[in-house]
Amino acid sequence: MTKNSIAVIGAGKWGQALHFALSQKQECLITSRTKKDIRNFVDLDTALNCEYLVIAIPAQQIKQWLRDNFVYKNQKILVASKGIEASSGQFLNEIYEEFVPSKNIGFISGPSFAAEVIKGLPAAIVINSKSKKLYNEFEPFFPNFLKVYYSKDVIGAEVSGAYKNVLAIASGICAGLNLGNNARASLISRGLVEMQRFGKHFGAKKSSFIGLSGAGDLFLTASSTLSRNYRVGLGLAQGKSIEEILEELGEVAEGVMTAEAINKLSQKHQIYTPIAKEVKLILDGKNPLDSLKDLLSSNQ
Ligand SMILES: NC(=O)C1=CN([C@@H]2O[C@H](COP(=O)(O)OP(=O)(O)OC[C@H]3O[C@@H](n4cnc5c(N)ncnc54)[C@H](O)[C@@H]3O)[C@@H](O)[C@H]2O)C=CC1
Ligand SMILES: O=C(CO)COP(=O)(O)O
Repeated sequence: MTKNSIAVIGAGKWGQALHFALSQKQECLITSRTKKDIRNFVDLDTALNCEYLVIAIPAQQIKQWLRDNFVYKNQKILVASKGIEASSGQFLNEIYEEFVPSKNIGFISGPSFAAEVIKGLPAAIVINSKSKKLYNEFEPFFPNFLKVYYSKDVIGAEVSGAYKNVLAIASGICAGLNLGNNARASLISRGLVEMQRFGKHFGAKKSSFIGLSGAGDLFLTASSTLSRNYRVGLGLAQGKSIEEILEELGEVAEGVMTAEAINKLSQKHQIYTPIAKEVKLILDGKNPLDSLKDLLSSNQ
């Protein structure tokens, strides 16, 4: 293993933005399934030899990717994905912990559109890890335009990052249906309560939901067309099928599969999650206007 070296795995939008950010102070390698014309692009074996890895592949693919490709050599890992595995309902920290000890795993959270990070625009993010030492080791790699906070609430960050994508879909639907600013603000703030309730069940701290990881990322994603998930919502409001929307998008929208994961977990653990439930029903074909009326009417 090459000491003090860092690599990004996954060269999609977020992987490339993180590679740009992490290349400001030192050399940062990058790799992905298909070769790309990016500075310091290397093969997977070279990347896996780095002491520090930032992994930015979609949540639904991570378990299989780890099984097929990952070789643990005491690397320290930052997970950049935001989602919950739909097939199992497993959180990403549970999946990673099958391959890497928890002291060597951290999660990036907070409001951070790749399109802005890659322009060097300022943002504040959080590294969430059971180990403060891991944060202390990763933090100096980040450029001055990113302020990096520490939290040990891994599950709080994970639930926030994943749940806000589902709420961004709901918010996009609300906006696409022209239901007004009041309705959308109501939906977002009830969504914040809903994701906090869900997270609490799994041991998340309340403070994570009112900080950068929760409210910060939710307000960002649920109010901007830069968000893929929000754009999925706009498409659903126009009556497009989810297949058509994802085809047009050409990038991952984690909220789609995460809505399924949340519904599975809510049913199993008897958690009240009405917005995630309606998003899943819309994805399965329910009329979006009926759904939003059901959600926002006083009979609910
Ligand atoms: N784009 C953004 O602004 C942000 C994205 N994220 C999260 O980062 C993750 C990745 O998102 P993006 O890079 O934006 O998506 P993207 O759709 O732009 O790229 C996904 C990347 O994953 C790779 N990939 C897909 N399946 C794979 C597999 N089976 N094995 C290996 N690699 C595979 C693709 O080749 C591609 O390079 C998602 O979980 C997303 O929620 C988090 C913060 C910001
Ligand atoms: O997580 C994000 C910003 O923090 C990106 O959101 P989208 O995946 O909806 O584009």
